[in-house]
Amino acid sequence: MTILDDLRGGLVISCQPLPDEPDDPMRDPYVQARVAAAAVRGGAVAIRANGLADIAAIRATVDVPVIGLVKAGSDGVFITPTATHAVDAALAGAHIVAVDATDRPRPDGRSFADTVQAVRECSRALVLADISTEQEAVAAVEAGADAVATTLSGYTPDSPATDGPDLDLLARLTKLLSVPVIAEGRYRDTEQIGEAFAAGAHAVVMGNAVTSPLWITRRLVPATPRATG
Ligand SMILES: CC(=O)N[C@H](C=O)[C@@H](O)[C@H](O)[C@H](O)COP(=O)(O)O
Repeated sequence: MTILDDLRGGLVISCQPLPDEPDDPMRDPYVQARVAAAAVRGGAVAIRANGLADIAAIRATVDVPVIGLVKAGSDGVFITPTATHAVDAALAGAHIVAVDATDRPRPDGRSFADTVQAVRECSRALVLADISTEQEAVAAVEAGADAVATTLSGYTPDSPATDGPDLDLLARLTKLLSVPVIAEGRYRDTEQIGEAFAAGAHAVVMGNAVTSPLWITRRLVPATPRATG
């Protein structure tokens, strides 16, 4: 049994302010912790969170597993890009550390395998590999990832930039891999959640469609006369 068993068959809610919006009013660890608490009350089996302060605040507030990451930079590898970021996320209280495991160069010059090792040496946290292709997923498992997520499909040059989630990659990975595969990236509704589980997902992560009033409002406003007139 690992903490990943707590996620099986459930919905994970990603509580993060918009990365490209420094003035997102939701950018506050207290606010994110309240959003996380509401998500857990609604049935979320785990919370995904970005940044050491948010990870710590959410960990202190909810009693479900916390998947922690540290976003740094915006080009290339930006989700927990270095071993130091990964260790920091684990020490801030993440039960599972989400780390970019794409095949792009990492800013600290270390490999994904090294990063996994660094987390193992400092904590009991598990490592979730955020990938964008089948090849990256296979390599991540060989390098020691405890689970894989489709998080970065659509955000790298080697993956399709679709509006919706990459269910095709998900289905291929669930057949191929021996570790849990988590569906993440542009899941918006119950139909897509059902499709992900039908494709063998261990859990589904939803973010902006649940936790970002800024993102949700911006999607709705264009349908109003005020916006089009
Ligand atoms: C690519 C990238 O940076 N993904 C990040 C991963 O942590 C978040 O910004 C995602 O938006 C979130 O986890 C899932 O949100 P949605 O369900 O809206 O795709």
